[in-house]
Amino acid sequence: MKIEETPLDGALVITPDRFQDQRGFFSETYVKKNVEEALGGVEFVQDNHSYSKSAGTLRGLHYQEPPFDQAKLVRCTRGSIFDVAVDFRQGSITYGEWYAEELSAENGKQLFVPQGFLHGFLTLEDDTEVLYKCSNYYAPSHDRTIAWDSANILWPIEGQQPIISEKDAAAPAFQTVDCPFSLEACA
Ligand SMILES: Cc1cn([C@H]2C[C@H](O)[C@@H](COP(=O)(O)OP(=O)(O)O[C@H]3O[C@@H](C)C(=O)[C@@H](O)[C@H]3O)O2)c(=O)[nH]c1=O
Repeated sequence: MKIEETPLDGALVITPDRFQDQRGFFSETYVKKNVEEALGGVEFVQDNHSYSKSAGTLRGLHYQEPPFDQAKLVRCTRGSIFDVAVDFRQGSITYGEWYAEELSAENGKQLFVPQGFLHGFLTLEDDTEVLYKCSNYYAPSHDRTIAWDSANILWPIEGQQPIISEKDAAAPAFQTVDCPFSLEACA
């Protein structure tokens, strides 16, 4: 397993080993004792699975307000995505900056999105499935979205409009939202 830092403090790219043989491969996708130190002792309580029919589907940018804020460990098991984390921790030197990693069924990479970050992804292929672990339960009353095109992210969509949900289409711009996270509270 490889654990790599990103320019955003706490956000990590994890690449589990794959054991290939004539049948295919075997991979341990999450082993708590191997990653818990790197992930700051986070405890996951919910696993999510989403399927997107079409390439060019964009989900995000999402977060839950405290006390239901979530860290996420994201991977793609079919197709591929451009997966994005945005630092939304007031007081962080990388506040407002984003990092993207291509996650695919083929590369098996995972992106760890810490508490205090926004998360979103764009599907790069039809029939894409994404699985992710969350460190807090879904709390609809605290679920928030920020406009995908308001955080200077260079989405690889070449001027096309992505397919998004009604909720995401009505999202406020990054600059207009009061940040509920502080660096200290997320440490
Ligand atoms: C996120 C979530 C949604 N739902 C329901 C609410 C709604 O009826 C339906 C679809 O929800 P959404 O439109 O919010 O799904 P989606 O746009 O896929 O939301 C997800 O996007 C990615 C980027 C994330 O980071 C996730 O945390 C989550 O916010 O599923 C749950 O029951 N539990 C959950 O944990």
